[in-house]
Parts: sequence; structure tokens; C-alpha cells
Amino acid sequence: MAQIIDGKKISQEIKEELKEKVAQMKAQGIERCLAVIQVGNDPASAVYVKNKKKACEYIGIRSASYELAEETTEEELLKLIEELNRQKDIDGILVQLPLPKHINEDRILLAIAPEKDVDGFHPVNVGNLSIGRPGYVSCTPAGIIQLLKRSGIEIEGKECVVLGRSNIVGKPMAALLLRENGTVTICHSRTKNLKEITRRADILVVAIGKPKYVSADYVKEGAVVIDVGIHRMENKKLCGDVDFENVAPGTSAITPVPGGVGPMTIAMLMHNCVEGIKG
Ligand SMILES: Nc1nc(=O)c2c([nH]1)NC[C@@H]1CN(c3ccc(C(=O)N[C@@H](CCC(=O)O)C(=O)O)cc3)C=[N+]21
Repeated sequence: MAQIIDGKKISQEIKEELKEKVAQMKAQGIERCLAVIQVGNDPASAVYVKNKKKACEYIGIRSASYELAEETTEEELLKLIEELNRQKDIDGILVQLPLPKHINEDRILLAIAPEKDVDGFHPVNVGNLSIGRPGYVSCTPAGIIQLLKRSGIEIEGKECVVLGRSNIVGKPMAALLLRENGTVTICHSRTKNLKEITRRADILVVAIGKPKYVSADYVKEGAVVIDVGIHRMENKKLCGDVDFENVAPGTSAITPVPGGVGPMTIAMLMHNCVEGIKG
């Protein structure tokens, strides 16, 4: 029987550990504050932002919330970021994505001071990860490493296949698996003979952004499958990039959606806020 990897439980464990750490830091007079910026009122973003603020409250760090109108200009947003970059009492800056179309996301992410970039999206942090230097690591892939480690799944020497090549998930995921001494292949929507490659995986991370895209014929018997996708179906239920019912029986371990990778993203954001930059 496949082990269902419980992201909710593991994320809770991490938040408990962080809560304790925050209490110790407070006793030494150290406080943390995360600035959370949301532009516009996309309902999905509003839910995520609310969950991030709730997590801050739970572990005991302050959050400063900036809810900006849809019409906010790129210049106005840049000005706010520059102000927050300068403020000594702000430790982390998170700009919720996606941004409205009239704002250049790239320019915004580049404006966040790398030492406050708790999302790990700034090119300096991305670069540091790829050459093995200390820096903030993107929360979703960092959370996946924690899921694997805390579920007793070894990475070293394993065939790891990442399906998807986004800057936020696929690429940093590959870098992290490599850092853990996995043998890493990245494949994507244009890959030829995709199934042949995904079927080689001992650990398959799916972040292709298509609902229920991966069926059992993509997966080797006994593989570990991590599903990064999150989609709302017509019946309002959530599903991932993996067809869970079809794939789960042939795996040794698999993450569900919801309750898999999603909660880990927020736990690792909290980790980044509390721990700061470390090796
Ligand atoms: N600057 C920025 N940083 C992000 O980290 C970021 C972002 N923008 N924009 C959107 C994506 C998406 N994301 C998720 C976080 C938590 C869940 C999560 O907790 N999911 C729950 C379900 C939540 C629900 O019920 O909708 C689960 O999978 O169990 C999902 C997705 C962070 N993102």
C-alpha cells in the first residue's frame, strides 16, 4: 500500500518547531516581521495571503499587511518596496503573485532586497542556490525536500525526475535534489518520449500545471510521487497535476492535493522568516 505523505501534519510539526524558536528569540529581544503585499483582489490570492498572515500569527511573528488597489502603478509598488527595503524592522518582503497585467513582475521581484526576499525569487538568491552558496530558497521546493526527509525517503543516489521547469518550482527543485546528491533530470511539455523519462524516476516531482496530467503509465512501480499542482475543478474540489486515484496504487509514497505540498509552502515561508539566510 502506498504511503500517503501527510503535508498538513509535517507542516504543523515545522510550525511547532518554529514557534518554539520564535519564543526563544523573543526572550533575547529579537522579533521578526514579514511584510505581505497584495495588489488587486484576486480571490485565490486573498485566501493564500490570509493563510500566510494566520501562520505568522500562529508562530508569533508580526505581519505588516499592504492591500493595494488593482490600479496601483508599477512605480507606486516599486516605491513601497524600496521603503520596506530600507525599514530596519522589516525582515521579509512577500509580494503575492500573480500581479495585475500592467505590472512587470520581473522588475518587482528584482527590486526586493535579496536579504529580505523570503520567497527566494530574486536572481541573487536563485544564483546562490545554483552554486551552493547560502541564500533564501524558494519555499515550495524547500518544502518538498522536507516532506521527503521527514518521511524517511532517501534522495542520495536516486533517479529524480522533475516534470516542469518554472523558475519558482522546477528549476530550484532540480538544484535542491542535486544538492542532496540525487541524479536529476528535468523534463517538460516539449520533451520527447516524456513517459519513458518519467518512468525512470525513483522520485518524480510533478509541476507541469495541468490538472490530472500524470496517469499510472508515467510512473514506475514503487516510485515516490510528489504533486505540486493545485487546480479547482468544476465541482469546486481541488486536484493536482497527478491523477491521484489512478497513480497512487502503484507508488510506494505519494502526496495528496490538498494536504500535500501546499501547506509545506507556507511552513517554509515561515522557516525563511524565522531563520533568515543560512547555509
Ligand atoms: N509571492 C508568492 N509566493 C508564493 O509562495 C505564492 C505566490 N506568490 N502566489 C501563489 C502561489 C501558490 N501558493 C500556495 C500556498 C499554499 C497553498 C496551500 O496551502 N494549499 C492547500 C489548500 C488551500 C486551499 O484550500 O485552497 C493544500 O494544498 O492543502 C497552495 C498554494 C503560494 N504561492
